[in-house]
Amino acid sequence: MQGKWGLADAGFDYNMVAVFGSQSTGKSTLLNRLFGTRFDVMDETNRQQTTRGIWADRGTDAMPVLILDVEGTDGRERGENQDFERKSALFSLAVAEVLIVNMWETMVGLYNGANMGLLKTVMEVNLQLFGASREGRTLLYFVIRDHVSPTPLESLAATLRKDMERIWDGLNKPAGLEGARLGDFFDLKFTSLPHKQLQPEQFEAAALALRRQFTEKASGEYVFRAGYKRGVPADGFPHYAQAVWEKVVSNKDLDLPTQQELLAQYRCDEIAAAALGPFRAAVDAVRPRVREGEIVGELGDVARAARGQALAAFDEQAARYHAEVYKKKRAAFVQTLDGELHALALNQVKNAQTQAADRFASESHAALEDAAEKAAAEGAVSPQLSFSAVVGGVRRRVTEWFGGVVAGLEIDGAGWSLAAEARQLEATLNATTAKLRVAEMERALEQLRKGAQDTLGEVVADRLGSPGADMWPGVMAGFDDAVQQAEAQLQQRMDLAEVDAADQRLRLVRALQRGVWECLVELLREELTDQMVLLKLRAALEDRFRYDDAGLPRVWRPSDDIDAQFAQARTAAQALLPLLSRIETAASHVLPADLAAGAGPFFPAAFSAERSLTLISASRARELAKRFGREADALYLEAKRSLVATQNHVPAWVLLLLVVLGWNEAMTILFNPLYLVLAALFGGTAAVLYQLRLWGPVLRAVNGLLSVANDHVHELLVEAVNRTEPAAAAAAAQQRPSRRAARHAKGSPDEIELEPLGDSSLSPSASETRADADADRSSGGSGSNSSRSSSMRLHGAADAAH
Ligand SMILES: Nc1nc2c(ncn2[C@@H]2O[C@H](COP(=O)(O)OP(=O)(O)OP(=O)(O)O)[C@@H](O)[C@H]2O)c(=O)[nH]1
Repeated sequence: MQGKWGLADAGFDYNMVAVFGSQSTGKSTLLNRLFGTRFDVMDETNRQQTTRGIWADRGTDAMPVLILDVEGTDGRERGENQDFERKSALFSLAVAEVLIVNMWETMVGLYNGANMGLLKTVMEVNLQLFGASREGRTLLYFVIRDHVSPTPLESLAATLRKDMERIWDGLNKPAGLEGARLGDFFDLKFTSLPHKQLQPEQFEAAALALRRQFTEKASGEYVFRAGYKRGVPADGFPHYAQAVWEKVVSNKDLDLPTQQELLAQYRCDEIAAAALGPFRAAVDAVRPRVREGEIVGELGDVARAARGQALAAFDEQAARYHAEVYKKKRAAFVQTLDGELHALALNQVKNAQTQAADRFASESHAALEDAAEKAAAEGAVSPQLSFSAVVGGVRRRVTEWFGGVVAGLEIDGAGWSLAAEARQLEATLNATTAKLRVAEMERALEQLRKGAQDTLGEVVADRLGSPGADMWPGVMAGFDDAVQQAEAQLQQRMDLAEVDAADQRLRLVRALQRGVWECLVELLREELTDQMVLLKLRAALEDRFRYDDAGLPRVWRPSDDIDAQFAQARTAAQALLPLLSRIETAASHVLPADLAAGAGPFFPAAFSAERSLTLISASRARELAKRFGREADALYLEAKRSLVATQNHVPAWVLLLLVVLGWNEAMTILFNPLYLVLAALFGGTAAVLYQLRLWGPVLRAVNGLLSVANDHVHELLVEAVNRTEPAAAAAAAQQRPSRRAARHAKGSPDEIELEPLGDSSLSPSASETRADADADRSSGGSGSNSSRSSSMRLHGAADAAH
């Protein structure tokens, strides 16, 4: 730019022209005519490519134009390789303001001949690479050479314009440029030159006229318009050109294959498709089983055999074609095969994973249950085998089995591995182990809680059986013992289950403590139902009121102060109610000192001490006190009544009156030997019976005799009554026919005789009533009448039975 052409300081005041066209179509010749350049021109006697690559020169006569003479397309020397012509054309299109599209007149209307296919490719890639960032448009200047036919230029131009529009419409436009039109990126201009050899003068004149379009700015035909400028200053052009070239050569869309490559691609695809058939048939035979979740043992063998056969079939035929293409196609084929096999293997591995995880969970659970049962049978608190020994054994078995399944699916040379799935199983088993450990610890907690419940049950029953001042300290001592014992056992169980995390251990200990506490509260509440509380209060009252200090039952005497004794006993019993109403935890060493003030670490934050400690609410306590008061009053009244009963004896004056009034009768008995003997006999017998305490049996025997006699008399009376009844029944039967006759004569249903039902002796009467109903119907009686008479009959029968 600096040394040869002196354009480095031209700034934006320079232009770029490039040429595009088939080889040996006189491009260099034209450029030399237009710009005075000295590009090599083909020697007429040796028809071969003259321009290789891209050459650049500056126009003579101080023309600030840089011209690129580009190697012709469709050259014999390049053969099938169209790589360079695409890249050079794209480069020209990208950097030039004016691209001279050079072609023979005979090429107009041809597709390949006029390089339309190449133009299409180049325009498409140009649009993708530079379309969005394009600064200026490009003038496509079609120069039609050897225009010797009578076809006017306009007609040739119209054909070319149509072709260009069609090419543009068929382009794959990038996103955002779908609606772009040809005119947005290109201007089209057409000219033609006469035949250089046949019409040399006209040719030179036309060339000169064309030259003026590139040199005379004042001319209306001047081609370098401002809209075509790329906006690249002259000194920066080498960098710009280099950047564009790099972008062009790195673009894969231009790397189109040769015929050989195309053939190889086509055949390799065909061969691959043919080899894929038997492969798929073999694989499809086992696929449904795998999909259904079965672990197909022979899957690995089937996959390996099918893959090997498919590859051998492919290699045998495809290896004969273009080596590069074959290599690529083989890699793609292997990928297809392995992709399908991988999916199937993955499916099987997933199935195995699920089965392994399930087996691990169920077998571990069963093994842990067995260990716990064995320990329980042996009377041990915790199992002999540690958690990890039990679970680890199962895990080893399951992992080995899974490893076997995975190993069976490995295929040499396949580009995939199942290591990730093996790791996934590890993660699943770890999670299951953690769950089992939690379940194991929950089981341990439940077991220890139950143990504590048994211990506490005895303590509570014992201590609350005799409520008193030492009741709560006793209960708390029992609670402390239970907690400490359970805690020690829990530590042991945690060691066996390998619960190592300190916070987890602490959480379990807290859960146990809370469990034992809840157990205690539950037992206390069970022990303090309304009935139980009343029983305890009553027992306390009776202990003091009915029994003396020595524990002997009291017999109240008139001299005793029942009221004072009762008041004292009742007060003492009532004092138990507040004591029983609330748990006193002060004596406990395990619980926080002041539980009511705050739960401390022993209980969760949401723990309500007030609710947990209160066993009998204030309202319930009031109700119980009322009920107890009523029961106590009954006891008091009973005591009072017993005192009245002991005070009731026969007054002396009554005895005196008896002696005075009965004196004569007593003398009579004393002085009459018969009466005396009888009196002595009865008196003696009564005395003996009294002495022998036989009054009770004697009275029962007398009662028994009386009842037997009563039954017997009743039977006799019933028999007598039954004997008199048949005579009355016969008399009634005699009267019945005459009455029935009378009724028929009157035709009135109101006079029906009502007979008893439910006895075999009554059946004749029933048949008679049926006969009567028939008679009613035959005599023309209405249906309603007959039904009324039947219902009345039944009613009468019921009455009679009654
Ligand atoms: N018939 C005819 N022949 C021409 C014309 N212009 C040039 N030629 C001849 O065509 C031959 C090729 O000319 P070049 O200018 O070397 O063609 P080119 O397109 O630059 O060739 P490459 O650079 O090899 O692609 C030469 O022998 C020219 O004399 C023309 O307008 N008509």
